Amino acid sequence: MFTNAPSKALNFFEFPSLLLTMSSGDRRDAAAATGEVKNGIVSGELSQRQLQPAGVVAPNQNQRLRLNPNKDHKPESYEDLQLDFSPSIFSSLERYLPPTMLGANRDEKVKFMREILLKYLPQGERTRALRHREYRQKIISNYQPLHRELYTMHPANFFVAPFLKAIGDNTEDSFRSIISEPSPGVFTFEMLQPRFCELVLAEVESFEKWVNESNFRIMRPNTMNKYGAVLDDFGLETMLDKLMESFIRPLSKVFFLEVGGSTLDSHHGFVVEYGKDRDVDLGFHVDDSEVTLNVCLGKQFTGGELFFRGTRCEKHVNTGSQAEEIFDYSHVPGRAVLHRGRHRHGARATTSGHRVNLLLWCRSSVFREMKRYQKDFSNWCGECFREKKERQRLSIAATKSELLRRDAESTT
Ligand SMILES: O=C(O)CCC(=O)C(=O)O
Ligand SMILES: [Fe+2]
Repeated sequence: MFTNAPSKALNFFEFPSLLLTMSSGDRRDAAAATGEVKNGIVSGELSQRQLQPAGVVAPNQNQRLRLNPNKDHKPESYEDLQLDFSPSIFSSLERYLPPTMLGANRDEKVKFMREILLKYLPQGERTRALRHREYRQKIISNYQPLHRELYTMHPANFFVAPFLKAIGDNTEDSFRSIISEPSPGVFTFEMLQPRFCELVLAEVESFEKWVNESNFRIMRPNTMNKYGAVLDDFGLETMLDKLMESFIRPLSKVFFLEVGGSTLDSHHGFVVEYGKDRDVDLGFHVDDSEVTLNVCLGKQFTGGELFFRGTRCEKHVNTGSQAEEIFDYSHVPGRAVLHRGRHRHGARATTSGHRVNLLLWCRSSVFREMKRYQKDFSNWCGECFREKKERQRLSIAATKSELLRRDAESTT
């Protein structure tokens, strides 16, 4: 059993101390650590690190952040910049800037804040973060997008009408009216318009053509796919963040509350590709996510079914499956599957044609932090649940036999 992880986890940083000072909506990449990658397997646990206390001094500048935010200051938007931390972290941190910095131009503020943020990362990760930033910048400044309309969220152009209506109504009933749950914890629904799927396919093809022509070496989406591309790396991060916040988080709040569904705050967005000259199948694994959105974009193919085998915590990840946990799903273009990241799954061989799927691994830094202090995950791990039920059964049986024994004693 593998944990499928980003091939190089450069943009997701462990950042617990800052996490305590930020509003929940802003706890993004900073705290979504992905664990250590060893031979393609991720340890999954956030490691404890010594972090500097709040009030750090930025390198070469003797200016301290304010202890309390300036609530009257309206922060700038950093959404249009390709940064190694989420734009909203910059907007959030801006209120803590020393008064002399508040009037500085945006570039100066970004530089100041980046230096502070980078101080929270250990040296190895800092170097990797810088390299990833350079990598992204190289792509963004050289790759000319084919369909610019994909790079900002246009719900009416992206999604099918029933999906939009259900999200707009924002009730469990409205969600259930468009969603089916063919197996516990696996939700499927019509989501993307065919034209949107075509545009994304064309954009990915155009990006790959540019990669080949320019001999650019790209990072693959994760440790298990040799093909595919990270959408966040070539400019789609902001759009995908909106997708998570406005469309996936409302659903996850209802269906995956117990794994941080209401606090999803960072994502890893990519496409996987299967078929001739591409990946064939995908081994049994869990995702490095709390909630995974997997939507088929096309094209024409046979095979490629997803197989599910129940949700497990780290301790139980290799335990057997119960009959009711075994489920196969056949992809249909435009149709989404939503499941917990810890729901064990894999993809069967795509036997003909070309299959491309869009994946959005959604993470909750709050959930990851809380998980460190818990041992019993019976509210979402099938095996913890089974063990708990068994303990209860044994305890009831023991109580019953004790009562019977006392009863027998009193009647003799
Ligand atoms: O090929 C698929 O549909 C599954 C992809 C997947 O599970 C993943 O990338 O984590
Ligand atoms: Fe997966």
